[in-house]
Amino acid sequence: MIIPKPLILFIDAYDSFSSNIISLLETTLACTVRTIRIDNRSLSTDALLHAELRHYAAVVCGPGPGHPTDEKDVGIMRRIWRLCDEETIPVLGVCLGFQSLCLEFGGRIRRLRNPMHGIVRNVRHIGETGHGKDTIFDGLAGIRTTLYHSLCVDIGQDDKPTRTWEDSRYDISPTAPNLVPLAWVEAEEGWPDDERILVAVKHRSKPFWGLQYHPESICTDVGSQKVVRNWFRHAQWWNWTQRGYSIIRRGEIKGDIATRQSLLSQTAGKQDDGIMSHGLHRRYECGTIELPADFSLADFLEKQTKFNTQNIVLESTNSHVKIGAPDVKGRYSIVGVNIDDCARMEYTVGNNFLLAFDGTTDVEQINLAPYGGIWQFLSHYVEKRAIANGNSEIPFWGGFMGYTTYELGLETINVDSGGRSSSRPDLCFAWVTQSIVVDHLKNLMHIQTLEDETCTQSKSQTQVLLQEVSRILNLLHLRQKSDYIPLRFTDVTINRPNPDEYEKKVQDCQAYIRSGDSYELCLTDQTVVKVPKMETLNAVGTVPGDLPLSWSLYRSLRQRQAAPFASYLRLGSATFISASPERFITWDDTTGKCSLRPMKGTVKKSSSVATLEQANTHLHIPKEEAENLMIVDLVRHDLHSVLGSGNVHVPRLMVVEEYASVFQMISVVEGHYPPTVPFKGNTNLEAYSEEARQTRYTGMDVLAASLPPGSMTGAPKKRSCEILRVLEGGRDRSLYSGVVGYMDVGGRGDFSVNIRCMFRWDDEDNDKNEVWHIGAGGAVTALSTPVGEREEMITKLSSTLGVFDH
Ligand SMILES: C=C(O[C@@H]1C=C(C(=O)O)C=C[C@H]1O)C(=O)O
Ligand SMILES: NC(=O)CC[C@H](N)C(=O)O
Repeated sequence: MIIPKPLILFIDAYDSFSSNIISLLETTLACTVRTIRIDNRSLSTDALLHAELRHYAAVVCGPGPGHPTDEKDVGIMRRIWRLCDEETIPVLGVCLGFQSLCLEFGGRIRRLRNPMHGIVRNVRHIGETGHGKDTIFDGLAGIRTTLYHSLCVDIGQDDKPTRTWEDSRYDISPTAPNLVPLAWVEAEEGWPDDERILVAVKHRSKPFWGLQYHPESICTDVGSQKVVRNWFRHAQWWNWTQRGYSIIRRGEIKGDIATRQSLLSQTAGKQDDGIMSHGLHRRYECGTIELPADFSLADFLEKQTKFNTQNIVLESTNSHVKIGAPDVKGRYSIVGVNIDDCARMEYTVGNNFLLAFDGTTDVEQINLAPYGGIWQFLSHYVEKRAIANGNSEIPFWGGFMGYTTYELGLETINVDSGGRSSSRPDLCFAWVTQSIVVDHLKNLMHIQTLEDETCTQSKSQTQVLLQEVSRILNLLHLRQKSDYIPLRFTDVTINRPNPDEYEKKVQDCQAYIRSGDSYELCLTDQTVVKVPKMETLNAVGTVPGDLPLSWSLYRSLRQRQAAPFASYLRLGSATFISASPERFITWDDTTGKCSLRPMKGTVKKSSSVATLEQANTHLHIPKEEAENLMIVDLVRHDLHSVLGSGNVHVPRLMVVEEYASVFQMISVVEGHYPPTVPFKGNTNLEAYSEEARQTRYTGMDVLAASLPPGSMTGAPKKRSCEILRVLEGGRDRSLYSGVVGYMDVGGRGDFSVNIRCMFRWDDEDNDKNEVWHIGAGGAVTALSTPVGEREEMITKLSSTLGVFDH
């Protein structure tokens, strides 16, 4: 007989670390976790709550934004502490959950003198004394733990004089007679204030425990897992000896499975008609040409590409520069060819339909309801066109290329970006069937096409394209080389953020952080540049002939800022130019691996910070490390919520890298999922049974669950985005803070975070001007200074704005 694992109910207060705690529980304990949100209505009466809890061995009340005295922030948690004796169940409160427990039993909640977010500190606990036996700290040496809190529990610790503190710290306080203090954090050298922070308690008689620190953080000692194991042992012991009833092992429960349902499982059995069934391009062809040593992709594109139409260029402009990390030292550039003829999908937040342009003049409006949403539709579309027999040397064989905006991400986390006046697309992907991929390492150009299997034309598209490319390469070879001189403008209008107002907003962010509503906020602002249209342009530099102004701007930007994720996009009504150093996500379904690369911690190159060593000294300080750590933990959560417990790792933590004008600190977070296996003797990947599709995750699931990029939001993501929307005046960030990249027919994807970039919309031009937007910002924490943040924003802005403003 298989004995089912005990169930733990996790009460989720909309935090960005919840899934990390669930992973910690499921990997250290033999248990299964179900979750419920603090405001879940299905447990609205006591009878419903009791009936639900009867299935569980224990409850974990999680962390979250806000204040434990606020009903909205803790919801169901409070009802758990108040259960009558017969219904009582063992509980572990973490952070907000801990504060809620202490508040219920006599602790007072006050603000910390210095909020502690992403700060790693030593914990002194009762296990180190002779009284630790039979507590959750039994058998533990000192531990280092991560703190994420602005509020703390006051049980009168500050009233104790220093001379008695050492001996009395674990005594029960008369103000909270039911709480047994188990652990404390004290100030470390270098910290401004010596504060006694209570970080663990147990209820004197009820089976309730709490931890103020975050046992699941990547920077908390693994040794602290023992605390969780001890807790569950105590909890189970209590269940066996004191629980008023036997735990029910069968029947329906309201708690949700801790991972999201896969996108593909939701499209099972869908009728495929219209654009979904058109153009099943599956015949793959590839031709390769050796490139001359002095090959310039930009020069080539000026001859090869029809501009002023749709274009997609994802370029690695740092492949020949000495600096840059090997894993993003862009080896490949990818160009979509004849985008005008491609199918294109556009979706705007709030709509329940998608517009599909089929490459002619026809537009199909697709109802998304039967699919369940935009991402379900897109993953189904790719699945139907998946192939397994492309050239294995090439990362992209054909497929979707395009962008999503920041607001698309907001929609996925239920943050309202209401009150928008335009219906510009928030997601736009072209289905690219002809592509050029340049391998900068081997100096090769691959020409690829995906054609209809039914196509009978004698000369393949690949051959046509190969001939054209060879002709242009010859032409370029014969041509006299001349250096590209970036345009210098004489009459642009630049509307920059007001630095004083920006500083004020940094202070506002810090007020939200002090009140416990956020741990970190990535504040940004926008600069608007009006540039005369090409016809009236007054500029000096290489006159770009009949090429659009946007292309000249791109050339100028790429020359100034070598970057692994440069891009030039003209897609629908948007134009986008970027020199992004930040990869968001890359994945490969055939190996079942995805990797995210959050960047946090920025220092401008200067005479005092000129080398990597100096940058390391500058960035490895608590403020910068805390910023980075918080986003690493947030990204781990995003991944765990799709890929499940134990499937997320951090192979690189806080490594400083050099870029054109700044040094950046990055971390790498990896996720693992079952690889997609091609069927034997079949070049297609799609022949999965319906049953297998239920549990088939792809990189697109991870992408959809991780937007907007955590490095652009702060933590916890939802509350922080709500706050930022207000502080940023309800203005759309649009393409800035969104992502650009591809998802291909071979099951691979690669997206960069849209920073160090600029964009414009066709409908914003007037007769004379083009209107360009440039976003810039940085993460604000309790340790930030308003003037420091202002300088950081200006540094980042200038790296892009320099294109107009030499
Ligand atoms: C917000 C920007 O950058 C983000 C913020 C960073 C930081 O706070 O250090 C670093 C890289 C980006 O994730 C920007 O470039 O505008
Ligand atoms: N991480 C948390 O749960 C934080 C709890 C609370 N909002 C605080 O800031 O103290």
